[in-house]
Amino acid sequence: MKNPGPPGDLYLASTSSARKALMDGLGLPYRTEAPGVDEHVPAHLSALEAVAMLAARKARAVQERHPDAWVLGADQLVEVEGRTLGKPRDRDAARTQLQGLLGHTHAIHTGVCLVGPGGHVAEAVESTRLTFFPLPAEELERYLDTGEWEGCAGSYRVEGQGQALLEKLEGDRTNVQGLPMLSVVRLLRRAGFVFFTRP
Ligand SMILES: Nc1nc2c(ncn2[C@H]2C[C@H](O)[C@@H](COP(=O)(O)OP(=O)(O)OP(=O)(O)O)O2)c(=O)[nH]1
Repeated sequence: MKNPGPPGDLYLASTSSARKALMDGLGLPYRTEAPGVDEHVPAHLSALEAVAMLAARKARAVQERHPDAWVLGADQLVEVEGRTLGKPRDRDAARTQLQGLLGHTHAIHTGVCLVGPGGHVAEAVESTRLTFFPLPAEELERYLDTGEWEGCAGSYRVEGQGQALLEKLEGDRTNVQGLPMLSVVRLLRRAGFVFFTRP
């Protein structure tokens, strides 16, 4: 039987275990490859523009190595009171990030870009708003002890113990984990991908 869906392999241009876990849930055959791009963007860009630019940069970098393939790239930033946060470099940076989030509402913006053969380009940026409880310092230290801050923009895992930080969440929960799956499915379906082909 002809392999359903558009010709060409599907790549996730990411080193993120969270993104891989989300893509695994879709059941589509795909490969992962590190994008290996410079993640600096012009300082005047908004968070929404920055994640859109970086998602496209990551997707195109992998597509250059595999011109006949489909490539999905993603990038995420946290925005709180006009400041943007990426992944903390260490525990102290994670503490500082979380101190700015506790008792406040912030937005997680994730850009996704699907590129394919013949110049196909489709993009989306999704935002999820989260409100955290105000917590005492010793509880923050206990959360830092979980180590969930490592590798996460904003220093928390919404699907882990970090859900106990959450007073309110508005929008796509998977968007917080690293991929807005409602948008990802929409981009893939519009590109002709076929689902449920592997029991
Ligand atoms: N498991 C989990 N991961 C999260 C959560 N919030 C953020 N993250 C992760 C997903 C991404 O790996 C990372 C966002 O940083 P980036 O967009 O720069 O991606 P990263 O450099 O990790 O991977 P990539 O550029 O795709 O190779 O934070 C969460 O609530 N749960």
